[in-house]
Amino acid sequence: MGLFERDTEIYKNRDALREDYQPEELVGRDEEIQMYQASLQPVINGEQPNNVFLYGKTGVGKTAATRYLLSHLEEDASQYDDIDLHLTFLNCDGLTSSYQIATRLVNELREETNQISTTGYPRATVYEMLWDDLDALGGTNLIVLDEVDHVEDDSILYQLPRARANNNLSEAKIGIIGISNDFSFRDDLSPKVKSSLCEQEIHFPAYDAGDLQKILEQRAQVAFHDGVIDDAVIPLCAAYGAKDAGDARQSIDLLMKAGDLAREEEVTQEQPDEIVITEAHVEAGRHDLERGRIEEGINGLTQHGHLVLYSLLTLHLQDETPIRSRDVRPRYTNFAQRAGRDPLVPRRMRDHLSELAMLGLVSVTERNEGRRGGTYREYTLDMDIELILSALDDVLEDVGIHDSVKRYLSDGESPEGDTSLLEFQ
Ligand SMILES: Nc1ncnc2c1ncn2[C@@H]1O[C@H](COP(=O)(O)OP(=O)(O)OP(=O)(O)O)[C@@H](O)[C@H]1O
Repeated sequence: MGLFERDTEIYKNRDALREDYQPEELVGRDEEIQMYQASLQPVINGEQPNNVFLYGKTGVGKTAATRYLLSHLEEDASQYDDIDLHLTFLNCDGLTSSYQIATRLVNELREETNQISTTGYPRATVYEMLWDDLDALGGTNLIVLDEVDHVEDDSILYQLPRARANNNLSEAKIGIIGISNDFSFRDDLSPKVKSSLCEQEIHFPAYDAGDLQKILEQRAQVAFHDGVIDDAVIPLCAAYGAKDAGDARQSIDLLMKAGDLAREEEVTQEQPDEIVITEAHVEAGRHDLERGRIEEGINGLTQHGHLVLYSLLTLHLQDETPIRSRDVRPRYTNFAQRAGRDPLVPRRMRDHLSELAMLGLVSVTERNEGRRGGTYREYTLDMDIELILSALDDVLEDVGIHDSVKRYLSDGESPEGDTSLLEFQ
């Protein structure tokens, strides 16, 4: 028997759970697809396409809807001799300037043997090349700029949609599809960019548990053999997905993780019984994924980020949360000094709390100080304590183990109602 043997007991097609899989139908997105399709209809009519801007949180189907509609559009456009459609997909992750986007577009449009250097030209020259290349290609050009919020200057976002209006293009028709999961990006666009780039805006809301369940059922049918999934598994993955962020990617990942854990058990058994993916696999899978996500998030923070998180964690264990930033400060200052670092000014410390909130480690509540006061924010820990502690190894070593953590570890739970000022031992 070889070291590797093909196992086919659980998965029929595991790749159907991977990110790059394109489902044949998109579930629960009828309204958005309808609007999107209407915006692309001018292409088939041989008219100038609309510029479309899609926004919504991560994992809500923006890219999947785009791939789905554009592949249909490409197929349907090929039926018409007078339509010459060119599609260009560009993910802007890692491309922060208009210059970089423009050079990448030029190279996407050119043959391998005719590529330009990505540095060294004046920006206006690269734009000229882009207009010349587009006009030489002619026809209708749809350019998808996924994760467009990575672009830090407006220039290309203004120039591309207006290229015809500004007489930079005479032959080619052009339509831009911008995709973003950063709501502030859209709000912060200058009015002139907004009016050209966002001709048609389509918002993709987060999925609820019912939507996610349908998406998972559709995927599971392709990915798994019949009868290997316990009935409770898909509703549970969907419920977790809806609770987390309404993100289809996370729910699909969780289902795959549960499948993988079940498969590992199967592989280690000599005589596999009936193989079933159970709720226990989902729970274990969620724990594994969460651990990975937390470790990744925490590893990416600076030491001050770690100190702020550790401060909040100890305050949480003392039942002091939700807590204002100014009340976290004495603990943070103490920890920073113990770690031999100069504490940051209050504003910078607050920035770290906001970053922790963005990572989903901390949740924030806006509060009102009464009729004459302003609003203020309160922070609370929003993540499994043991997971955070295990990712904070280094800082625990620098600062020492706070008494509240010692108690937590020996009791296995937070001491409720204990507000005494605990000290290090
Ligand atoms: N309505 C749906 N039906 C079937 N699968 C879906 C649906 N929505 C999303 N998915 C799947 O969920 C995963 C994430 O979707 P997608 O990449 O489109 O999200 P997104 O909104 O573009 O997220 P991001 O902003 O992070 O790029 C993909 O595997 C996609 O196929």
